[in-house]
Amino acid sequence: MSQRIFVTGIGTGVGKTLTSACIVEALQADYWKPIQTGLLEGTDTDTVKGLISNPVSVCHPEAYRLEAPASPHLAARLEHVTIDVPGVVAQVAGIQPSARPLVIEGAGGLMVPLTEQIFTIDFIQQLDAKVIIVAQNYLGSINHALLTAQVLKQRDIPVMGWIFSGAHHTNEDEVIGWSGYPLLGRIPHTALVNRTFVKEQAEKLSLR
Ligand SMILES: Nc1ncnc2c1ncn2[C@@H]1O[C@H](COP(=O)(O)OP(=O)(O)OP(=O)(O)O)[C@@H](O)[C@H]1O
Ligand SMILES: C[C@H](N)[C@H](N)CCCCCC(=O)O
Ligand SMILES: [Mg+2]
Repeated sequence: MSQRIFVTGIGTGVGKTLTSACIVEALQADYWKPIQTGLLEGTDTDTVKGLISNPVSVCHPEAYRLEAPASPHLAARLEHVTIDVPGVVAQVAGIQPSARPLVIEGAGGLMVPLTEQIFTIDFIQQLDAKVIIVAQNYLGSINHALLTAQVLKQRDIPVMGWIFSGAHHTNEDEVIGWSGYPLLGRIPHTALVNRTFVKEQAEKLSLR
């Protein structure tokens, strides 16, 4: 089985999609956002497609596309849909026949429910994926980052490390120190999110 990397965040809107594009570019990986909510905001898959330059990466279609800009279980409930998590897990084998790694992006953070019973963290375990955590610095982010790390440790889920998104801040050293997970890189704030930026940032990540 080629490598599966699940990109989670300490919350929503912390830069997982831009970071995923940089990881995809760095590893010449494929990309999959299995459950997309908030379709009117545009999809993460289209964003990643527009940001990568290498010709080999494949962005796979979502398993669920839900309109409400909400947690997947709530968006699904509004559309009278039940997300079939074992079905989504089974799909991954079908979409990963290549030798390229697969970067899988979640919606929001680890404790986001996918159904009334299943959280994102349960899904990660079923996928047998390694995790990269995207963090951003804001007042309260140490707590969100260390809660994220704690839950991953309790479940014994392999974690590759942290990628920090936005301007550098001393909070990062606290998060790295307390969690014990390594720093894989930083994606600085930019006025222009484009292919050139993603290519430049991809070269600076330490993912191997
Ligand atoms: N380094 C950056 N510089 C400038 N803008 C950024 C940067 N990182 C993220 N953004 C912007 O911040 C917003 C939120 O980021 P993003 O969509 O990557 O969050 P996310 O963690 O993927 O959220 P979701 O849980 O919805 O998937 C986007 O408009 C994105 O373009
Ligand atoms: C629509 C939005 N952009 C995200 N895709 C969904 C994030 C769900 C977060 C749920 C929560 O933690 O309250
Ligand atoms: Mg995203």
